[in-house]
Amino acid sequence: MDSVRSSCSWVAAHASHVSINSAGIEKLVDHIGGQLPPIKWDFEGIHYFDNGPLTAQYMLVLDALNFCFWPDDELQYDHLAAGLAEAIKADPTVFDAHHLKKITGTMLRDLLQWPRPLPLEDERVRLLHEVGTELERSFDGQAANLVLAAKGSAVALVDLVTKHFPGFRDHSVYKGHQVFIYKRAQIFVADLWGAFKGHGLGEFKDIASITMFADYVVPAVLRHWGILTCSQALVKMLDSLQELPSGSEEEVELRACTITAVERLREYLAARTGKEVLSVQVDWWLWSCGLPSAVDKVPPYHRTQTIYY
Ligand SMILES: Nc1nc2c(c(CN[C@H]3C=C[C@H](O)[C@@H]3O)cn2[C@@H]2O[C@H](COP(=O)(O)O)[C@@H](O)[C@H]2O)c(=O)[nH]1
Repeated sequence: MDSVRSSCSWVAAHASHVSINSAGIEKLVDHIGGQLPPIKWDFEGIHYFDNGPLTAQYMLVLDALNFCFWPDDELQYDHLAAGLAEAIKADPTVFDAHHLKKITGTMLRDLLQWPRPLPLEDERVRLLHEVGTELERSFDGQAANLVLAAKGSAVALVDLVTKHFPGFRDHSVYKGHQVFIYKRAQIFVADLWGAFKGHGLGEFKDIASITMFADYVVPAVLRHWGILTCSQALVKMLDSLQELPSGSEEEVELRACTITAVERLREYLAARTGKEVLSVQVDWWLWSCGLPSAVDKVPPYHRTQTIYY
């Protein structure tokens, strides 16, 4: 994920609206006593797991749809993860490639038992068609074959996912430079690693390579801790829930600075503990701090309509 780290660090160095503060990083690490609180994958108990290939199929569908919940006040990631889990438990063939190719908006809504159209529903459907079509064309219909083709490398799997499925090519052009973020491709690897506890289909020798997953929750948590500071104009936009256009300087800076800040936080934690710290572990803990149930109330997250996160 060198391209993610280096392009995001370039944005952080040239940013006009967002900055990263080391004092905030130190304050947060002091607050947690220098140790990252451990967060287990599926601490919420909502995901599907059967220790086999069907789990990989579920994860690919989940992360193909893991974006933009906020336009519906009540919809959250949990509804997606739990709804898809119930659907696959009820019918293990539901995410077979040939079914994905034919899914409609109404069918998806029914699967999730969601009473109204989903945000960006037509895009969600298009992305599922893309997953079904390409799984059939290149992987005998099986997400597990895609995972096996990466031969235990997280970097190779992100590469394969972004090469085969255009919907996962999360990038922007910022001040003339291409910036790679790959949120859903990386979270797919992390979800496998977390679910299979680093074994079998979740064994990745280079799991340390992946970065955090630049969504809309973690930037708000970093703002809360004073790790990210935004210009007055941007704070006004964020706090008044004004939409940030996808690909705008402000949006790219928020995401790229979040990735770079988490890298610095990870390095600082590793130096303090003398142990390796993974970006995915930092991500999961920060993400759990941004949930509505968390103790600290974080500022509003940025509102961007996008298929990437
Ligand atoms: N950085 C980061 N972002 C994450 C996740 C996850 C879930 N990962 C699972 C992995 C382990 C745990 O057991 C989690 O269940 C979702 N999101 C993002 O959050 C947003 C949804 O927010 P809200 O509208 O409030 O539900 C949306 O952008 C979504 O893409 C994560 O881990 N890291």
